[in-house]
Amino acid sequence: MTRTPLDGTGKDGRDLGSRLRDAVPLVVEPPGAESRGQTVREDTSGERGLVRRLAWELRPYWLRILGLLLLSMLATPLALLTPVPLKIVIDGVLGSHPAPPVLRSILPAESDAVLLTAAALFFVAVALLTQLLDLATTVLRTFVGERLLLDLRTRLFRHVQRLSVSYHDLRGTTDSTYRIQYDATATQQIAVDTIPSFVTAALTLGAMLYVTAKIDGQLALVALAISPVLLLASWTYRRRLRKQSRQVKKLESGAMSVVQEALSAVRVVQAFGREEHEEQRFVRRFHEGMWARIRYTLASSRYALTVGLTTAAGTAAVLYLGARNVQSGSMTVGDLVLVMTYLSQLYAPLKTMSKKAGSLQNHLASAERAFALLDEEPDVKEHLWARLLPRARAGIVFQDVSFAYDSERPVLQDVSFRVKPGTRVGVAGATGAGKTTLVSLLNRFYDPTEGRILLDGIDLREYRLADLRNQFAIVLQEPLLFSTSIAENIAYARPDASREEIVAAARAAGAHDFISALPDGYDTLVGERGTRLSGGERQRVSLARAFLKDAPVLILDEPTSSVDVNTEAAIMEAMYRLMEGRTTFMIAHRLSTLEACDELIEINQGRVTRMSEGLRTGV
Ligand SMILES: Nc1ncnc2c1ncn2[C@@H]1O[C@H](COP(=O)(O)OP(=O)(O)OP(=O)(O)O)[C@@H](O)[C@H]1O
Repeated sequence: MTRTPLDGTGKDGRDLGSRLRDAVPLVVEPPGAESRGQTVREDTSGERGLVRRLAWELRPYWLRILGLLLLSMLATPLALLTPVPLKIVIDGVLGSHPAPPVLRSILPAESDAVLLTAAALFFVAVALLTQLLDLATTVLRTFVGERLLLDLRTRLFRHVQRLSVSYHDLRGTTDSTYRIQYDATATQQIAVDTIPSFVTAALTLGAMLYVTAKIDGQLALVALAISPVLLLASWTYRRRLRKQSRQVKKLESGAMSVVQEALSAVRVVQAFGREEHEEQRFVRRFHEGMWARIRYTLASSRYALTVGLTTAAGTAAVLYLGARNVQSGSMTVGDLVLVMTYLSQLYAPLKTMSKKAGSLQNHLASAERAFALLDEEPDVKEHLWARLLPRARAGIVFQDVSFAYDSERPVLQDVSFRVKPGTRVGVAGATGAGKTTLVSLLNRFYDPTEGRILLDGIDLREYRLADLRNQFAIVLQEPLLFSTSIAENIAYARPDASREEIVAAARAAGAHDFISALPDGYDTLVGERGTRLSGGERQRVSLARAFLKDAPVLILDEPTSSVDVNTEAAIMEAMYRLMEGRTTFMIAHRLSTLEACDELIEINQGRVTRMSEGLRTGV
């Protein structure tokens, strides 16, 4: 029987459909389009844009970051004081120069022994303060950093959970996992490590330069002469390091997906004896990642070498000139030691800044990836003015619905039918005909590319997404359970359900007997994805879940295809009970499985090829 267009799906219906499509932009991208979009977004965000975004993201924590900065800044005066005892000893005790006036004013006497003791105590005091400051900074940094990381990870996880199914179809789960687990840490690093280190280093640098210039202006100038070289080096390496680090992350997340895929399908791998093959795939992917990491490390080592050699040249020049000055009597040996110590402390912040500039590129590449995930928009959107839907009567109309996962190959074409509330509809058709796709449009896992679907006379896209999805209970071919107890799995749809309600649902699904026979009963842990239960047991638990949800629309996607005949009979019996009073879509390959249904629809290659009369007239 070929399909005839239904009443009300003519020109007007299509126009309305087009208008709606204009109002709600549908994003059904070709394969790879999203990843292309992703790459474009990551590439074109630009450094300034990225830094602005970072500042925006760090806004809520500014007070805590400021506290951290202030604490870190205290390191500067302490660093300045560190070499002073050395100068006192060399010039005042070993040499014959007088002690600094400040010291003289507070010391009881000016003997060598008193001066030496004062210098030693001074040294211990500075060291103690430095250690205490270190401790306080570490504690605050850890608290701020961990808080920030948890918040960002939570936002990423919340967002990724709400992204459309098509996003996950296309990118797989590992890439998102990598971004949440690893890339998110970059923002923490930048906020609590890079920024405070930069600011403290810059301040220390300024102070050291000032003090060195006070002792000998010429030496300060010589010391500073190397900064343009350092700036040039960090500018040159900046782009290269970010590009390479971006590539490392991409390859690493790709390699991780091999591990995840192989381990989640470990039964298949072992059954087919393909461990060797999977290992080779793993080695190949990680090999690429290894070379990318080596290239990145070599580039950052070359950069570190440039920084190291430049500062060494600066130190040598100052040492040479300083020694000449001591020989000519224009400065003391103590001053030279002080200048050389300051110089190493002056170059330390310069080195820190250069090193941080390198690792900043790595962090920025990660932050870029984390933000790109946050910016990803769900294909299936919800209107701001979306309607509430407490409980649907569950009359469903498909109006000229077409759908394609990618623009090249339509999966559903011009599907139109009407279902009265409470009707049991059997959906039949060969493998790959588009049956699962058809029901996936009902709870908006995807939106139609053309046409529209009405629930109680209103387009699905007008309802609040959560309300809409609340109207459906789904029992899949492969029941998916979580690694928790049976009771929690049944209560997944209604976490507030009482134990009595859970047991009642299990009884209705014919699951109570086998659950009670288990040593821990309803508290039995089912293992990852429910692997510790048999296929039939898992299916009954998922049926119990559907009973408990008590939704007005029921979707049964070949729920008995992987169980034996006896189990099938028992499950079917429970299923008939579940169908009572609900609009039901039951998918099966064979029409005979669908005998209990009121209406039948057959799909072939995405088109309706047979349909019972009731679906033409419908609601
Ligand atoms: N996520 C997806 N991305 C791209 N194409 C898909 C996706 N899911 C299904 N398809 C394609 O859409 C077509 C219809 O698939 P669908 O799962 O709806 O068929 P089905 O009738 O339910 O098949 P079966 O009876 O084997 O479960 C198939 O050709 C399939 O390759």
